[in-house]
Amino acid sequence: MKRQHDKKQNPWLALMIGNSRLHWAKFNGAKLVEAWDIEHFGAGDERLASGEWKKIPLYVASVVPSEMIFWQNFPNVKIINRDQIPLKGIYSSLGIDRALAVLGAGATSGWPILVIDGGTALTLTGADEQRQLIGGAIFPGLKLQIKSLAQGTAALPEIPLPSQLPPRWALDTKSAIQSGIIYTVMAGIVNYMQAWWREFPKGQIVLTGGDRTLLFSYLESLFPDIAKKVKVDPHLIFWGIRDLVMSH
Ligand SMILES: Nc1ncnc2c1ncn2[C@@H]1O[C@H](COP(=O)(O)OP(=O)(O)OP(=O)(O)O)[C@@H](O)[C@H]1O
Ligand SMILES: CC(C)(CO)[C@@H](O)C(=O)NCCC(=O)O
Ligand SMILES: [K+]
Repeated sequence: MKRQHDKKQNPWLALMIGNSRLHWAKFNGAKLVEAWDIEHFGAGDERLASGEWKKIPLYVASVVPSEMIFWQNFPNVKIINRDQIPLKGIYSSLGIDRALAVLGAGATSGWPILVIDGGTALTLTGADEQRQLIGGAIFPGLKLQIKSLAQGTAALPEIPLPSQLPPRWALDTKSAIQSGIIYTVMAGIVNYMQAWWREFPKGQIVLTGGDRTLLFSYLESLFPDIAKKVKVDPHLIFWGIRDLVMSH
């Protein structure tokens, strides 16, 4: 990527196309001035229609290949792909969101780093001090688990996620679904965290993604000592994009 802005304060935009939403950020140089999410649909953000925004460099990364086709033809767009990410051992189908989040987390919290991204899919992605990808895991996110139960059964409704940890032993359907999903997800995540710290005792762990706040509040209720050692940062992917943009 060629450096487009010699002046440190020049504005630029970042767009991460996720499976549920578009995640936008506006930067002035290294400073993030605004971040927002919008629902998916072709053209994206009406603000881009304004002449001023069309002149600003826009860095786009996507985990939805079909969405990329639209943005490729946009003026001033630079597509971010895997070969630009300075991590070792990346496999050819690794999600660009996972690679960027690990890069951004390492750049802001240090290495080794484990990112837990509570998005449409819940992913864990680790990298060591040499910025070598250790690997990770993918499973359905909280919302997707709820939806799949509702879609695959006759009697189960699509229920909301509680903001606080629900009781474990449920006596109604809604609470039973909440309990089942939340306690198994938290047990699974904590199991990965402990395995991570066994291998990397000084390794950092950062939570991100649309469900980060919920996941963190469940973690605080269930495992307060673990929660103290875990950070929450909504902008890891943007820090990863910033790392690429500013270092070129
Ligand atoms: N306003 C919202 N709209 C949609 N999902 C939301 C919203 N607020 C929180 N969420 C939660 O965010 C999760 C989706 O996360 P996110 O928006 O990071 O997904 P995404 O766009 O697919 O990104 P990623 O590709 O990182 O998974 C869902 O499980 C949902 O519970
Ligand atoms: C797992 C998701 C969907 C998470 O957004 C994305 O990172 C992706 O499409 N990844 C490709 C598969 C992989 O990372 O191994
Ligand atoms: K798919």
